[in-house]
Amino acid sequence: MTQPKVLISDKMDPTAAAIFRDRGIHVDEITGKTPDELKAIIGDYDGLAIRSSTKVTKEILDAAANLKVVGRAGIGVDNVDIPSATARGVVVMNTPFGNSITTAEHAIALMFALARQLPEADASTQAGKWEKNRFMGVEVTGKTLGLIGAGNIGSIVASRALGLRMKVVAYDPFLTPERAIELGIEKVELDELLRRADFITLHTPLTDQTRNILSRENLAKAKPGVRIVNCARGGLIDESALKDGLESGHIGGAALDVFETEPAKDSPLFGTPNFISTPHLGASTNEAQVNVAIQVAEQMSDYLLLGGVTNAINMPSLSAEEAPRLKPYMALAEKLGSLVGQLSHGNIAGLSIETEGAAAELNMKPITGAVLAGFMRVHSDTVNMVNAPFLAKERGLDVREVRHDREGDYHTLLRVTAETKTGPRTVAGTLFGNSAPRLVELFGIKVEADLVGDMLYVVNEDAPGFIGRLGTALGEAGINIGTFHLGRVEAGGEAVLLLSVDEPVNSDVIAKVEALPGVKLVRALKF
Ligand SMILES: NC(=O)c1ccc[n+]([C@@H]2O[C@H](COP(=O)([O-])OP(=O)(O)OC[C@H]3O[C@@H](n4cnc5c(N)ncnc54)[C@H](O)[C@@H]3O)[C@@H](O)[C@H]2O)c1
Ligand SMILES: O=C(O)[C@H](O)COP(=O)(O)O
Repeated sequence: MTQPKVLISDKMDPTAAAIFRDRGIHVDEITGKTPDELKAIIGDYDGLAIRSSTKVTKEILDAAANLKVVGRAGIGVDNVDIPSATARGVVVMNTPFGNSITTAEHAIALMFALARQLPEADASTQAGKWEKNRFMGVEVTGKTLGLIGAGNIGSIVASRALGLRMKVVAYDPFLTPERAIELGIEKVELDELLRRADFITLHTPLTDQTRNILSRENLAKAKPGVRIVNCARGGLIDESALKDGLESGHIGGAALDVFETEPAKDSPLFGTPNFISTPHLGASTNEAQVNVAIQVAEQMSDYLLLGGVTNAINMPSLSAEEAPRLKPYMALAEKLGSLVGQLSHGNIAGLSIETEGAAAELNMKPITGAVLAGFMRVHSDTVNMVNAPFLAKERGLDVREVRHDREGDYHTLLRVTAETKTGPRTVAGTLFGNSAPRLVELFGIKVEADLVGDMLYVVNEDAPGFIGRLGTALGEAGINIGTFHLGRVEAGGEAVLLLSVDEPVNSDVIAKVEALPGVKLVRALKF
């Protein structure tokens, strides 16, 4: 295996680079590049480690010929074009918990800053004004905090706010009543939250549903004097309506850590009364940065070196411990998927993937991903385990997974059945010595073959002399046979031959074999 290369393109705690080096990965730290500069160098790298500054656009991904993984040292992945990454087979992972406490603490800090006008009081005092009567604050004790979004960060904010003796109400369509009880908060609809909350804090991702959630209309519904904190994402609040609300006094204060356009260097909000801002500092503590740096470097190294997948946005998880055990199964799965794909002429409406014996105890998602990758790679070189399930869905392929507790003839078995217009067609394989993939069933006929390199698949009428004629035809074409596998249902019936050959079989040779008496079908295969 060649040494993988990772680029760290945003400012990151040095622990990340140290971990990559310790694990034998070459790492370059090149920050502050323009998109064109990044495009020019990204082709060299297998991994890209980022925070929120680097924009991983389709253009960058298109230039990233070797890229296998993008690791976000943080939570939000809105700076990564996930559909394009998935289409290119690039895993995108984040570190969903490493900076949550720190960000929740920043939200609480901003809430207090608003309640006591700390930035203005500080500026005035340091200007020698001593304006004791100007800065009249509010207590937070007994006030109602409205959380929009009660996920990881929202629930930490809730626990801190409850500790401050606030009442917490939350609007989050995915918050279950049980979880709300567990958190000690009240689940409400957005209108009720707006009506009741003295402070509002936002903790949702930016999606089509959350964009502009605090719109002009919703801000108008808020309780007069409400104070608003946003440490989640710019775009959740209508910034121009917020400015109008602050100027009219309907909104008592607003603290933004995040802006619609970042870096926000000339926001119209600057200078508005009771407005406080920080430059996207939510995750900026030593503790959080060390946490996310360690997590992202370990996760990316696990993927590049062992195939382990943790916290991926576009792929199911596969622990670094499971990965070595699953590796031979994934090789078998890919070969079976490829065999079905090469022999199916694209007429397949669905695939059923079954595991039996030891295989039935394994995490099936990566096995399914590998079957689909093998199946679809026949039509596209860029398919891999990451994008295969998405492409299968896009093509309307019906994929079923079945686990059988029973053990059959083999201690472990993987079976792939293609639903074709003429009925189901099944191939099955096992692992010899728990590591070597072997085909053991081909469309109802028992065979035993290693699917490797160039192969020739022949269906013929079982009759004396056929094998000799086939050998002669291949010999005359200068094709050496490596291995020879034969199977049949009954003597004199239909037989299949699977040959490994030392060089690819071209269409002229295929035509010659097709012309041999008793031959029904010939296909050149490649594994
Ligand atoms: N300022 C910073 O530096 C900083 C740091 C860390 C995270 N963040 C951002 O904070 C946000 C929240 O992070 P998290 O870790 O809590 O995420 P999370 O996924 O754990 O929680 C998000 C919550 O939002 C809820 N939600 C989704 N759609 C909603 C909708 N339409 N209305 C109401 N609620 C909805 C979800 O159900 C979920 O509970 C993310 O956008 C993240 O990028 C910012
Ligand atoms: O989503 C996140 O994790 C935060 O926005 C932090 O972003 P940062 O890593 O650029 O500070």
